[in-house]
Amino acid sequence: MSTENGAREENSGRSLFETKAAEGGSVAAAYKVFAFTVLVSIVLIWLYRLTYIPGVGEPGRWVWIGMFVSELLFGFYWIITQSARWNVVQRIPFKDRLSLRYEDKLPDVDIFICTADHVVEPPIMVIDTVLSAMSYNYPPEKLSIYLSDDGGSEFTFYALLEVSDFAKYWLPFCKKFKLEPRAPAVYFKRNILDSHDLVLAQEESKVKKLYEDMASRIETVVEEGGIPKEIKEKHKGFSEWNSLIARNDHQSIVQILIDRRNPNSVDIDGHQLPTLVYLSREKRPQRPHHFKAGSMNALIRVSSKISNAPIILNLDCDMYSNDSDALRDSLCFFMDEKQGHRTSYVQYPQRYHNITKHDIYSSVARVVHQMGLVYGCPVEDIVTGLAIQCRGWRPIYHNPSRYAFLGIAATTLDQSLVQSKRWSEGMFQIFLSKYCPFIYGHGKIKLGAQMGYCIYLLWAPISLGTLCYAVAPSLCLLHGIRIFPEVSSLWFLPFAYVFVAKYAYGLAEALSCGDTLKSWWNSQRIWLFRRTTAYFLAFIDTVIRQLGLSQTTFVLTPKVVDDDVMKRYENEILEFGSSSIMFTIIATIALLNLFSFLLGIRRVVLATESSRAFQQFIPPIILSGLLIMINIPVYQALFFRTDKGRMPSSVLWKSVMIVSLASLMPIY
Ligand SMILES: O=c1ccn([C@@H]2O[C@H](COP(=O)(O)OP(=O)(O)O[C@H]3O[C@H](CO)[C@@H](O)[C@H](O)[C@H]3O)[C@@H](O)[C@H]2O)c(=O)[nH]1
Ligand SMILES: [Mn+2]
Repeated sequence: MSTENGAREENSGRSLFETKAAEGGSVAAAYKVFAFTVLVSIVLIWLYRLTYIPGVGEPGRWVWIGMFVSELLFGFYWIITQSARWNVVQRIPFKDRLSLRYEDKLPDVDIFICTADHVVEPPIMVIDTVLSAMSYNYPPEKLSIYLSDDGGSEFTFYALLEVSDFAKYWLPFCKKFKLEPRAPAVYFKRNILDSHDLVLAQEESKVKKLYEDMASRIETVVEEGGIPKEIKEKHKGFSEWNSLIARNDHQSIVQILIDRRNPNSVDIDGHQLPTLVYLSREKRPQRPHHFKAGSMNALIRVSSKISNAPIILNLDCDMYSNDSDALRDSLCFFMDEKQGHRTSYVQYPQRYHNITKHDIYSSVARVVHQMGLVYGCPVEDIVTGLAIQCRGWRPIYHNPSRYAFLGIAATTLDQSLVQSKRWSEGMFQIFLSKYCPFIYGHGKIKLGAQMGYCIYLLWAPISLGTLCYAVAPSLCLLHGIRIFPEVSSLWFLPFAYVFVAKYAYGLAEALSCGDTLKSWWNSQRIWLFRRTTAYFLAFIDTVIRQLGLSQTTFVLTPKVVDDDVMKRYENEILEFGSSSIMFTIIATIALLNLFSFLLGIRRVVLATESSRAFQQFIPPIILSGLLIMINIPVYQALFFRTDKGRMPSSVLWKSVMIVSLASLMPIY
């Protein structure tokens, strides 16, 4: 007793978390010098464009202006991105200090999990997340888990009912052996029985059997497309699903499956279980439901009547907890005596568990995951985060080395691009709305933070520059129009320097974060694809919406694909397979560059003029050459592959047509 008190005393003066600079002073200073040299080169490029602009009536004047605008966009965007590199800090929570000081005063925590469709988000995956949340290393009597089902599916409800039973075995098992991760499907897939520990092995095979039985019951029910009568009789909740219920038209359904106030809510060891609630908010066809943000707000209203915890954790249904101490880590940021009262939310980077070795769709790129509730935008999380921060509360970005949550990344190119489109569209909407960080945040948050938000919000418009760079130089090469300085000219230097510096730095940064060379290369390809398709179309759609011609939608990211597709994903083969406008754009750019590269080489080989004249073709040839290298998988998909994931021939014909038309058109 006295030693414990002593420890508490000694401990109480120390902070629950520490903030420190991510890199040493000299590294940071060296970066600033480097950034300055890049900035100077960018300005020189602008100067070149202004000095040598072709006169009125001269060929290529408009393309020149297009290139200039692109370089202005890139340049300003680069300046904005510096905000994320200037003062990088790292935060370290001390959960042992938290336990020492506050173990008996830990706050209640409500965990919100969102799901929206039992086909795209199968119940068996959803309950994995639910179980991982229920088994946090946290006093169960202080924990409530709410599942919001926007699909209003009785299958999801049934799966949750099964969870309320299985949890009685799963929770004590996890806690007894301190297992990680506590999502059963993931755990059983990963861990081969450990023969050293006989007790564990024995219990594991028992629990595993229970899990498999439950999983097969759920799968059977889903496959058969209906809940059998004898199951329906087990719980009064099923009576909510009468024949009149439709996905978009039903009353609100709230079912408390485990109630911590009930003394019988215990696991097989007699320990309390956390509260478990199913919610499907009311929906009516004529009323907008605001997607996930609407669902989160319904969760707040319902939970306030049941557990009303001061702390809320939000998870997507595919985002299981990978660290049972993550709640405690987060609490350090809220409960610290000096700074905790200013903390509004803690956000974790979005991580995925199904990433292939070289991350072919470059999924690891999205930065933050947080909770959010501002309506009218498919990226409710970002806009709400901004709104909270502008009210003076501080968000904490926490990126622990053991990932706190793992979700499912897109496994086909189409999925990945559709998701990118939703994000970039939503984010550009924010930029154009009253929430534009430069206006809304003006005087409320630091300029660096305003710029930091804009790194994401400007993805859509920046795509115009990339599209111009991927198309214009190759068209000019075809027509023999000069668009870059000759390689022997001094003006060529800033172009070369910015290009090399940017990519060398990007590569070094990727490698230092533990990426492979190949995953960096893959990410360059995906960035090209995203910018020329998803972000570009997002830009167009946002403009159309701004004119009042269409409405916001939310296309769910599918979490299941068939085995054939999965195999290609695991082998890191790009999945095309369907014809979509995005693939046509990708194929067109790839073919255009191939075509102009070959003609460009011919121009150089046949050059009889003075050496200076052909020099002007070298930069666009290099550019096309790089684009060809990055597009190698596209040519394979167009011409050589025979599997179902190849480019459909309709895409090939469409892009050949567009390339021919484009190369015949005069250049202004
Ligand atoms: O009408 C809806 C639509 C979606 N969701 C849920 O929202 C989550 C995210 O949807 P998903 O299709 O998985 O999109 P992602 O792009 O993977 O999600 C990221 O991007 C979203 C914003 O676009 C954020 O809301 C998410 O937290 C973030 O993980 C899922 O749990 C869905 O069930 C709903 O509850 N209701
Ligand atoms: Mn998701």
